[in-house]
Amino acid sequence: MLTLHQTGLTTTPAIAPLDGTLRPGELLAIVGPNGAGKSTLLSLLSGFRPAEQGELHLDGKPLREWPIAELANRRALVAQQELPGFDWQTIELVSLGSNPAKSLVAELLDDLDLTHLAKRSVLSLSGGERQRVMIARGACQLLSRCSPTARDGGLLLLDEPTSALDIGQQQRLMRQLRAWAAQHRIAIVCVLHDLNLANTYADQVWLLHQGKRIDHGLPHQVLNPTAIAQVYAVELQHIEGTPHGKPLLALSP
Ligand SMILES: Nc1ncnc2c1ncn2[C@@H]1O[C@H](COP(=O)(O)OP(=O)(O)OP(=O)(O)O)[C@@H](O)[C@H]1O
Repeated sequence: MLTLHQTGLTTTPAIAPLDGTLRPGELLAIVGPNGAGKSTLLSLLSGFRPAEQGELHLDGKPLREWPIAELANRRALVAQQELPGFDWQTIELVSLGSNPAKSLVAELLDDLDLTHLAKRSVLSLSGGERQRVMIARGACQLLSRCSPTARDGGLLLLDEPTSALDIGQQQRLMRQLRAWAAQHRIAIVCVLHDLNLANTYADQVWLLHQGKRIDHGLPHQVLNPTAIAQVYAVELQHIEGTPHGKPLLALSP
């Protein structure tokens, strides 16, 4: 469980203090325009930028008090457009640093439609394939390093995980994230530009603007067309009557 008590950053790029809770099994989407502070907030939640205001707890303990090795068992960050530093094979890169069971790696490759690329050099992969490899690696870090009980409470942070994926892979990934969250009780935070993905798959949404969280709550409440049109300076159409009951936001021509 991740808990924020007036947590913030005062030095540039700053994040205004915010409260919040993310429980095991939940998926939080962070949305907002370019430059709103989403990646900065993700580095705060991951501990790469220590909180300069308030408190940030992971599983009941301040994040900064977790020993590095234990923290690596409990939280993984997949940054935007991460590049592999070396010419690994896919299967090697997914396993790197976490010494996972072969069965777990096989499962993760299958989960992200990477099995056929297991022996390929990651430098030869397309952008979307490579993005799925980096996500599999982040999941492997969390799921391999501890017993199933210690997994409870793990935190997976993903910066724009769908940015290079086609719509089929976007759906597969978002469904897979929900499945990992439910099955392994991990909490997942995704920075998303696609508001319809946030609306469809997230349990809660935080809307950022100019380094401040200006709204948070259930997706359909936060992603209302009036607020979104204003914050993003965009003209929108709101499409009701979808089969899953969640309205879609579309750009006006
Ligand atoms: N080291 C830095 N020094 C000064 N300003 C910075 C620094 N790093 C980021 N910024 C600025 O802080 C703001 C927030 O950046 P951040 O990367 O968190 O935005 P974002 O919401 O993730 O944007 P995007 O959607 O474009 O990825 C931006 O205006 C950015 O230019």
